[in-house]
Amino acid sequence: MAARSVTLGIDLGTTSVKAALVEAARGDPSGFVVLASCARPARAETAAQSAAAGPQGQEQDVRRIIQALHECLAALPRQQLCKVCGIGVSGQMHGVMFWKTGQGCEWTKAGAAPVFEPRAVSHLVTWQDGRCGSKFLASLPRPESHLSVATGFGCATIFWLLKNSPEFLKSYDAAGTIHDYVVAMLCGLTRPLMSDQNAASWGYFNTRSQSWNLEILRDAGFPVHLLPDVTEPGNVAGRTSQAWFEIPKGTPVGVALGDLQASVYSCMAQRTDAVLNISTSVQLVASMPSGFRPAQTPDPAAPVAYFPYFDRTYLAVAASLNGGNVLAMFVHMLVQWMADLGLEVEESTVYSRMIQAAAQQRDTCLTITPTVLGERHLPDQLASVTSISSSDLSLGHVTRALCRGIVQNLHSMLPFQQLQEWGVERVIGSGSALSRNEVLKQEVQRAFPFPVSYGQDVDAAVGAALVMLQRNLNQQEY
Ligand SMILES: Nc1ncnc2c1ncn2[C@@H]1O[C@H](COP(=O)(O)OP(=O)(O)O)[C@@H](O)[C@H]1O
Ligand SMILES: O=C(CO)[C@@H](O)[C@H](O)[C@H](O)[C@H](O)COP(=O)(O)O
Repeated sequence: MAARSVTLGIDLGTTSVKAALVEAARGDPSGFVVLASCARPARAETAAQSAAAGPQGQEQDVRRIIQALHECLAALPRQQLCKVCGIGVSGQMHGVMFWKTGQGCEWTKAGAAPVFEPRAVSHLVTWQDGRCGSKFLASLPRPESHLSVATGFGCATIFWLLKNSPEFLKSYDAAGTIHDYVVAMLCGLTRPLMSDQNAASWGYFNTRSQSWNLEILRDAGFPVHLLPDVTEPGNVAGRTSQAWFEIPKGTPVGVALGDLQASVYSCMAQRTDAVLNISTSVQLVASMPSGFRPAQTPDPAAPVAYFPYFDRTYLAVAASLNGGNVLAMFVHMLVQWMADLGLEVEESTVYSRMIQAAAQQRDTCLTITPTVLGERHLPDQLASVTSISSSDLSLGHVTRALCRGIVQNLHSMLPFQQLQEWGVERVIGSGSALSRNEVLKQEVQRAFPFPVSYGQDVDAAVGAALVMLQRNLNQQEY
């Protein structure tokens, strides 16, 4: 019986793909153990397919994401993979990709392992995409939803493609997030299925009625046939149509979750916990009481949004677009400057040296507002550096100021005292940009009026596995 209690969780993040094998453990206080986990960089950034997207376009090559996924699976212990009895998938929300029904992938072999390879697919247009400017967004119909629509949201991107690249859209008849695509390919679904968590992240979805704003969208000429069917998170989307690595054919696969909700699921033990996730982006999250319903009018100026969680409950979320990606940009800039100066240095070396330097530099007067990508509620506010004095120019000063700026920016979106008013007593830190950065941890601890503890390194993958373990297989005897 114990042989059937392992679930696989996958998280398709913006920077890396993670996978975790989780087993029920009645003896453990958490009720589960992580048997093995793995993360691989996706390195999937690529030029936009439509030239009209300009430099604001942010796209990823789906083939590289799937390659990283397969590298993760290949690194997991085979004797555990063959025990997997459920697969949970989560990933970067808001983004959209397209494929041709029946031609989205081809099953083949990588060595001895059965794998699927993307075929008739588009790039993934990610949540970081900035092609929908304020003027374009203002031209879109008003959604009948409590969530407003921002650039990088699936429906906004589809509207943009409809206007700027209608021929491109005609080449495909199915769409979803990258994680919806993976679920559809694993199960051989003819129509993609989406959880309300991801549907809400596309815009034009009403979480109360659990339906797309079909009338509004149709009236605006939107290709509504591209909208996936929607089901509750925690439901099974289908079963694997082929053996995948050592995972048997016929294994249940859950409908894909948002990485935000999957991270929270992995570590929020009590309603009085808040979760601070720092990966490519940053989210500060608190759970709302079970009867809570958000106001039905979208407010584009609000820095806190209410995202659907499980069982019709909501999470209050301050989702900043500027997190680990800002540190990554800084590292990339330094590496590029060094190259321009004729010196070669590895990015990983720069990360460890700058974190070390900032750890020695306990304080700084240098102030960095790190909003390089703007924020959804303030799209035109870019980054700035102030209080520059000649004594604060070292790598340590700049790195500390960057880390502090990321945390302060979040505080400006959701003042930490507000969390106290909601009854929060503890903050759980998650995400690898946080777990790998001692200085960011120090700045978090310094800014929050609560104790901060830390979850797993591959949180969303563990959360996705746990949802399958606890919500789907809980009827089973282990
Ligand atoms: N060697 C490193 N040391 C510390 N932080 C790193 C290192 N490499 C990457 N990072 C940080 O991790 C972030 C990506 O985290 P990750 O969890 O992989 O993101 P995602 O879940 O969005 O794919 C980067 O944006 C960067 O800030
Ligand atoms: O933007 C929001 C919510 O609005 C984020 O919470 C959401 O999780 C998105 O998926 C992220 O922006 C991408 O996640 P990650 O790759 O940074 O982990």
